[in-house]
Amino acid sequence: MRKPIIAGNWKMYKTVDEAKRFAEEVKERIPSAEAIDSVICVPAIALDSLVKEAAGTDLKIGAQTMHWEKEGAYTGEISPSQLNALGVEYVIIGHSERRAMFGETDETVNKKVKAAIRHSLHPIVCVGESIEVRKGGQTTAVVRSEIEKAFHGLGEEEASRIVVAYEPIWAIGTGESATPEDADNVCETIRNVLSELYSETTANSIRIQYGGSVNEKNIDSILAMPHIDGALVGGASLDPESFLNLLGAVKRV
Ligand SMILES: O=C[C@H](O)COP(=O)(O)O
Repeated sequence: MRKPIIAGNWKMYKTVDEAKRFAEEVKERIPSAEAIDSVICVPAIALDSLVKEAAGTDLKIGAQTMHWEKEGAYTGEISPSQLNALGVEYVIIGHSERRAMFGETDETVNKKVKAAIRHSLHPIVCVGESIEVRKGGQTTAVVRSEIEKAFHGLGEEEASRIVVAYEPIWAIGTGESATPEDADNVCETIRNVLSELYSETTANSIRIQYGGSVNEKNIDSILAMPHIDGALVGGASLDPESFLNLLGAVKRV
């Protein structure tokens, strides 16, 4: 009942020309948007070209972060209304790299989520624990707190428009993915927290992705898990054939 969503997060990779070549290569081979949401979240410099390149196809374009204000003196930032003007549909919020390196906090994540929803963007909200937290047995507490703070002040309808990405920090870019069972357990916990905050119908409508060293080899077993509705993929989304193969997993499982 929840439509799968697979999103590539290109991080700081690819020039505009390289990004355009990628889109040209994949855009006619993207599975139907009736069956899956296929998204690439690209560097800000490539957003305009890729929205144009993907127009009329089933490929959706997302940003990797944004500011919560509509406009203002915020050097280097991009606003939700600027994303609207480009025709961008998705935006990643609270990725652990931004939390660790660029001062993103639970409070700014919440402001950005609210701003994204006000501007009809689909937020992909990242949560996940560090290796120290996991070893200390605090994964549930940390993930619960991140979810509660990210969704703070949002009503049922607004909440249902959010995609959650569970990304254990220790699995990002390390080649060491969580086991499908481990990932599924945390995704189930996230859904339980959501049903404490909202109705069961709303909690069951919110899509939860897993992210962290997802690749062509492990995606089938990850997507086969009951509480995982898709993936947020870094490295393995950079190659056109690999990206298409990841999308193909939805049909295989
Ligand atoms: O947003 C994507 C994640 O950070 C995962 O990156 P990765 O697939 O390269 O481990």
